[in-house]
Amino acid sequence: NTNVAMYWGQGSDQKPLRYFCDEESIDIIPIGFVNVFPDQKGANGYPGTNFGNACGGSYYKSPDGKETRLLESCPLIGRDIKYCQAQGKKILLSLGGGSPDVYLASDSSAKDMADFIWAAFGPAKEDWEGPRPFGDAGVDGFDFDIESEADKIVGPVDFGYATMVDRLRHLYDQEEATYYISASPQCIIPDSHLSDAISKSIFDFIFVQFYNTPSCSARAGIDHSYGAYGGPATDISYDSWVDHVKTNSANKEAKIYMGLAAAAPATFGEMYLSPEEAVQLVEKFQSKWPTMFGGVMLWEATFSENNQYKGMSYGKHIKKGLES
Ligand SMILES: CNC(=N)NC(=O)NC
Repeated sequence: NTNVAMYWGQGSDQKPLRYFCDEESIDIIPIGFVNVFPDQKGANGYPGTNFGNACGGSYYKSPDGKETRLLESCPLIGRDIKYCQAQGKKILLSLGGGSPDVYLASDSSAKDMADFIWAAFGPAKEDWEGPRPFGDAGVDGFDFDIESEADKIVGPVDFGYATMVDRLRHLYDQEEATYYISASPQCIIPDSHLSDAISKSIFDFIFVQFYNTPSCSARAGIDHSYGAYGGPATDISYDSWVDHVKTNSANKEAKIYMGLAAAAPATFGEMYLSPEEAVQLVEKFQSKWPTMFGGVMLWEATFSENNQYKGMSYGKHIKKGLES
């Protein structure tokens, strides 16, 4: 319960993934993002990806010649995934990330998307003839960072994600190796996009974003007037998330991570916590919920790297605090 999960892939002028895998203070790296879902405009039935400066080049063309928004080949990311896994780190591919092109139109498209991302990004299989953007590198699982939905959506904003997670679990069950599924909800309960899936399907990790909504933020855990706007005292909603997982989730042992911004520019207002403030909150909840506390999630690798303090990155300070 001392893991640091740090997102990578959307940093401005970011260093390659392998740079962060030399950091022993990072245990799990969700890579962002699959930012286009198959039913969206211009997707032509395929998921689409964006990894910032880490992958450019051509988009995959479907067998019937249609352009998709799926980056066809990201060999450096593939190389670095293998490097990271050799250092014992888990690499997850993150879906969504606040993109406006995220929406599942039907249960069958939810299942089809699960099948596709598994075949394209999971363990390499002999009989797969479709795209393998990371080559023969296979991710250790998928992260559901669903924060938005397409404007054309007609159904509920949480539709399809439980189906997709169940389908991934079905595929995982056929493997010897262990694969993971995480969710990255906002701190308000219930999370509009993910609580349905969390209640019905098995997630291993819940990376709660305690840096987007003032009233349930980590800052409110330090200053109980933050986000109150004249109303009742505020607080970080970590305890409520423990209760929510214990009473409303399909996996009552899911590990709950304290999601923090890794630098002030990674968030807004007073949301950013200094390393000292962050460690103070970590120690409180790590000792209060020793079996549920999974560690800290940080948004985002480049922000952490650029936030050097007393000779160490923010992420390193957090890792030391987790181990103290
Ligand atoms: C602006 N979007 C985000 N900050 N997203 C996340 O922090 N995802 C984990």
